[in-house]
Amino acid sequence: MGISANSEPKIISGDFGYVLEDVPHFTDYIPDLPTYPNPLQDNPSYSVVKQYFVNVDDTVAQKIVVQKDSPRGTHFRRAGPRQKVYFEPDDVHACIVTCGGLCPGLNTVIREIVCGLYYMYGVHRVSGIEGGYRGFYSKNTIPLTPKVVNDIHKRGGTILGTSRGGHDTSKIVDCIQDRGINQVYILGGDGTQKGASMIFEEIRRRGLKVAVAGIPKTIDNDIPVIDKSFGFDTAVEEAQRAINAAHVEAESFENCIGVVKLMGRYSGFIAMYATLASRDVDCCLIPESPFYLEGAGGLFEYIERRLKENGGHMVIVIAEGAGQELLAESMLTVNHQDASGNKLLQDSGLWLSQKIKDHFSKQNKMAINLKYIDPTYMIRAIPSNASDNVYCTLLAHSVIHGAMAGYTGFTVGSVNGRHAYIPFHRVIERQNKICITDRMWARLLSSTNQPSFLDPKDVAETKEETVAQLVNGENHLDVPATVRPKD
Ligand SMILES: Nc1ncnc2c1ncn2[C@@H]1O[C@H](COP(=O)(O)OP(=O)(O)OP(=O)(O)O)[C@@H](O)[C@H]1O
Ligand SMILES: O=P(O)(O)OC[C@H]1O[C@](O)(CO)[C@@H](O)[C@@H]1O
Ligand SMILES: [Mg+2]
Repeated sequence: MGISANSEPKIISGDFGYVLEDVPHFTDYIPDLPTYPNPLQDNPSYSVVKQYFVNVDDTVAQKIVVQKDSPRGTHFRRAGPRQKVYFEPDDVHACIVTCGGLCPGLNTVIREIVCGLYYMYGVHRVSGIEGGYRGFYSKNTIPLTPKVVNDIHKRGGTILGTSRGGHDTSKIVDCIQDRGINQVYILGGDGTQKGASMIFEEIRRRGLKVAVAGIPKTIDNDIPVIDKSFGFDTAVEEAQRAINAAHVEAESFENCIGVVKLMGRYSGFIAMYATLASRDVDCCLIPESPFYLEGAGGLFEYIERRLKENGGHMVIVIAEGAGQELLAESMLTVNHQDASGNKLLQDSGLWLSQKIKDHFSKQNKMAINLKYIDPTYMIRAIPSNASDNVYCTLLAHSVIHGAMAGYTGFTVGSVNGRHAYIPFHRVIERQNKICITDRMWARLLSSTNQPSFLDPKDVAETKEETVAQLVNGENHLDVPATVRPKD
């Protein structure tokens, strides 16, 4: 029997509207594979655990707010150790690669995959792929042992290096095959997970017993389905420092505006959470919420009022993707892309600062001071904080258990607090975005007192879209990739 070009989603239905969006398994395309007892059951550290292994039928619900008559809805396979594994420890040759931008916690995940494989499963061959996807075919691998990775979680960045672009599926799979690699752990954002999905499909097409597993990494928190991405909390915490500096500066000068630019290409999560956490922010601008500068209800009117009411100081947080349509109108924009094909955005923070200065200097309207802080790279180049470190450890353990159990073509993530295996297509088809008709954005508006910049008609339309999504069983407002701002 031939193997079809692309795997079909594995959807299993049960009673009362139960749906399992399952992940691929070796047994889907390789018959008669031997299994082995999980070595974890002989591990003294885990002997205290009451239930060693998760039940193979355990699944995690995507939607947990339900009513009496609601259908049971979408579920994902629960992560965790299985009684039977599909690899003998000595046969495993695992590799780890990091792709895309930096994110706090990358080194922790690398460390915990290496140590988890060593200490839980007795796997001693783990190779690091240097410099992202292109490292598969253009560089030598580095051997990773618990000794090599012992202290790396205390450092920011990734000891393996990373890159954008350079994804060549067949060259990558040739390299995996030539080196005898049979577990591939891929850390990266939406682009990386798309690349991982293509690697999985090619491996499956070639009929190889190679597990391909993704660990979602994105400082923008734009990967759907999962509760949040690792490093996000650390980034928000670090963003506080910049906001605090802007506040101190603004308070110390007359009519002073502190402007802080934070990351967030299409999703303003860092800006929103940093604003909510800080309480010193008077206005937060994100890509999901269009705004305007001039006229009644516009940003300039608000700034003027706020400076007058607030003792002559204010702080504005702007996400890098906010107001890009305004920038396009007022600047000559050239459609530049990075090596991965992501649109290179104009500097929204610099643009906004200049616009504010120009406005207030016009006809000597009001003398203002403006202090612009751009901490974008500082917040993602640091080591992860305590809670992210624990999260990274759990993600690393979950992904190892899945690969050892023969699952492949999946991304690991926490869904409503429980770790689950999510098929690649579910994390690459949409982007997670802030829903501006959601209670969280309303909380932000009420904490900053900024205008919503919204026409009541737009609010009604967005509400209708949100209701439609919630009826379809989505917890977050995930915006389909097809309606993203055009790349
Ligand atoms: N559609 C795609 N198909 C195959 N590979 C892709 C695709 N999009 C991106 N990649 C590859 O994935 C890697 C990372 O992609 P990208 O630079 O977009 O970062 P990312 O993973 O989205 O992370 P982040 O945006 O959080 O920094 C690159 O090597 C790129 O070539
Ligand atoms: O300058 P670089 O390394 O391409 O990264 C910038 C991009 O990376 C991200 O942080 C995503 O990782 C975006 O928010 C940002 O636009
Ligand atoms: Mg991306």
